[in-house]
Amino acid sequence: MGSSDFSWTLPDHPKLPKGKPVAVVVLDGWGEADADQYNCIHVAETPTMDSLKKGAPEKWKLVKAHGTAVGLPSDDDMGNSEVGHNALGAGRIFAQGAKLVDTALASGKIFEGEGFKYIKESFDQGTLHLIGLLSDGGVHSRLDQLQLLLNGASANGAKKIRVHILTDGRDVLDGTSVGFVETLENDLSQLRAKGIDACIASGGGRMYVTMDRYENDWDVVKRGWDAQVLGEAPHKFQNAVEAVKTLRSETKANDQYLPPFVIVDDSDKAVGPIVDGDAVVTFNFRADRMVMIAKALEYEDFDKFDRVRVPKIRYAGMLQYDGELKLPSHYLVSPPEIERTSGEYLVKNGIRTFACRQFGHVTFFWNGNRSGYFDETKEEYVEIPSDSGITFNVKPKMKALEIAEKARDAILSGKFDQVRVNLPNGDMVGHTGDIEATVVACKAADEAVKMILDAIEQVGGIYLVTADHGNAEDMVKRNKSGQPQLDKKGEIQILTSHTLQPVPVAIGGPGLHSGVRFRNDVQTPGLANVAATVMNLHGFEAPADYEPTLIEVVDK
Ligand SMILES: O=C(O)[C@@H](CO)OP(=O)(O)O
Ligand SMILES: [Mn+2]
Ligand SMILES: [Mn+2]
Repeated sequence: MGSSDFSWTLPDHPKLPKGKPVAVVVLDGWGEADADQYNCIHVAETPTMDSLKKGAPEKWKLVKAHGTAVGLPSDDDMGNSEVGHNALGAGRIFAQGAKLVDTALASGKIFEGEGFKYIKESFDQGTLHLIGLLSDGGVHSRLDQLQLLLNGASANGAKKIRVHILTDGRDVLDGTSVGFVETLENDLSQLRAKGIDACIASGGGRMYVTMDRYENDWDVVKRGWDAQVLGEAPHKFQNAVEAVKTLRSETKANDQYLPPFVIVDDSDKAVGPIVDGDAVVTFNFRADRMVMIAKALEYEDFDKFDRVRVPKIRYAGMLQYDGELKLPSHYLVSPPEIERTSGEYLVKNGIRTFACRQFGHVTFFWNGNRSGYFDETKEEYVEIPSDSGITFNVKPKMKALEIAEKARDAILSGKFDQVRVNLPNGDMVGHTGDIEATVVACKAADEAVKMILDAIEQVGGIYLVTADHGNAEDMVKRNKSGQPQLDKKGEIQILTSHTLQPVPVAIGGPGLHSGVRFRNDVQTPGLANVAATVMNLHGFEAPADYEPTLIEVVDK
């Protein structure tokens, strides 16, 4: 778009009025799937969401929330919070990190870029450390990308490589960590055969080591720092496959929560602490769970935990993880440039916005991976801290009620035009694989929606309820014909990950113009169509390059 024809001013919608408060509710991990015992949303009592569904097809419809509809490489890629909220907030489909990294690796351009040149300066004297999530989940990272990075780095002069693995079990089945470590070990032994000193140096489960987010629990990052940088951990092994197998059976931890370990040599010395002169790459492309480790690795002034020793390193992220903080300052692949998001437009057009978050999904992701406000005089972001130190199945209601109360109060205050929330229960509890707890979680989310819709009813407002991707609606791995797939022991395999299912969008409320209904002429509607829809509900037309609105106004 040329700068001359660009304007922040949104045209008035020809038919829809301004001034109605709009609640935008995003249910996390809430897809639509056939009803059976593994569909926790179906099993749970969810009268509010059930009643919205009765509004189909005019006020309730399904939209795509995975794959190419949200900028992922293929339609085999499940959706996730980052790409889902990016699309919801940006109103356009951007090629996402996963795809940008694929392209840069396929063309080899990644090895010619500034970020790689920067870390390459350490290859002569120092070790290259690669830290990230080891799986093929495709939400935060991908094994095949790590493999290409390993090969490319060694072809470009890296002589000593240490991989610090984080085991998954959240985007992939629990227990698959063993196989991924075996595959990586095999790759590394091939590098060793070529004379490159390459091995795994440390590890731990993603939810317990390193990959915390939104500054929820710095201890998680500290456990990673101790193992990766200092070479210290409560568990020591000479071999990573053995480490993962032993820790799984002896501590009963699953892949997500494996305790930290370091790999040691014959004299019990850690094989890969990070020291002065080394290079470090965090190879996850997804932002939220890399921001905290990036701060620890990059910031000179850092007071979140005692780093004990701060090595002078060259550090690059796979991507830049925070566009506002420009963090990290070096990166291998440029992130998608998600600009002119709906949040920024609406604020510039006078829409006073309240966002309540337990995680930064409806702020950071919504605004295109940008922390902070657009205009502090018109926006208020409230944070409800999450429970830390427990898995979410222990308290499946999480903070749904508190979030709903904050949203309700914001709606009733009359101070805001848009009140935006994310209700994480279906997703966060769904990831634990605990079916009973997930049913409780879905009920709690439904009750929270009711509280918000009741407030909208009171003030004569409008609501739009949707979700960012599926999870709780399907908790079992299925075969091609859709039946639960049994493992070798004849048992069902619990699905802890997101799904490929579509998600609902529902609109309503007393303030909704009586002629508004969902169009049926939008080709393959997806999450990116929601932003234009919300702009319409505020009485504006969306910018021309936004994905089309889902609604039309008929004369009644
Ligand atoms: O927890 C996370 O990091 C991902 C799964 O890897 O879930 P979501 O995309 O819902 O945040
Ligand atoms: Mn999510
Ligand atoms: Mn999730």
